[in-house]
Amino acid sequence: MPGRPRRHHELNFHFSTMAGGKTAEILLDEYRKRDSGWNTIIAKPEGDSKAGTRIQSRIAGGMEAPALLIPEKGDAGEFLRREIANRLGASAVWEHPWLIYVDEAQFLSPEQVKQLATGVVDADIATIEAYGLLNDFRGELFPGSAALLKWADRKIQIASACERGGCGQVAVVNARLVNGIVTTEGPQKAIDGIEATYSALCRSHYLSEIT
Ligand SMILES: Nc1ncnc2c1ncn2[C@@H]1O[C@H](COP(=O)(O)OP(=O)(O)O)[C@@H](O)[C@H]1O
Ligand SMILES: Cc1cn([C@H]2C[C@H](O)[C@@H](COP(=O)(O)O)O2)c(=O)[nH]c1=O
Repeated sequence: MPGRPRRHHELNFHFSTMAGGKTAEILLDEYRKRDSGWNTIIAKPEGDSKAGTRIQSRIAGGMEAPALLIPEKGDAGEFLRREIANRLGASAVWEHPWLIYVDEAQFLSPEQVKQLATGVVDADIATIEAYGLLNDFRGELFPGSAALLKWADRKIQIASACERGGCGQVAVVNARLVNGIVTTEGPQKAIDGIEATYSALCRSHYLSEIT
């Protein structure tokens, strides 16, 4: 894409347990950046079926915004480069920097994370702020999150409290509940509110509730 100024772009990974305020932060930050002249895109992996083609926070009864779906197959970097080229054809300008937010980034594959790092950030196209979970309901890293820990320029924790009443410890595991009981059985992916329910728990509560 000729004619654009060179910038120093970054890939940043913001992580928290569930309901840590990740989507809320994207919505607030994207509004501020767009308002001050940045070209912004909100995207998420198409594997996240919650809220369809939108991202949705629990805050304020479901604050939300439209999101571009990153296809499961194909080169994620090329997909976003093409999207920016299309938007440049319409109204956007290179003088204003590009910023891409990716929500639910734990559902990216490791290959997609690398494609975004090399094909978008290192290609001087845009900064990417990826938001997601570190670990699944068993406490294991999601493969996409492991790749983000490997490749991201900055790793930023959004700490949140254990959901058990009065606990106050930092939540470290997203426990999956079946009939209110913590389970360690099942597939890694199960969408909240559709296929499963979850509680963000501190280490002690998680370990004491595993059956
Ligand atoms: N600015 C805020 N005002 C009120 N609640 C907030 C704020 N930021 C985060 N929260 C908390 O975060 C939750 C929203 O989480 P959400 O954006 O859905 O998180 P995530 O995307 O990490 O799952 C709310 O339920 C609330 O407890
Ligand atoms: C722990 C865990 C979570 N998921 C799913 C459940 C939700 O749909 C998303 C996380 O959403 P949030 O915006 O961070 O609340 O991930 C999963 O599929 N598997 C898991 O182990």
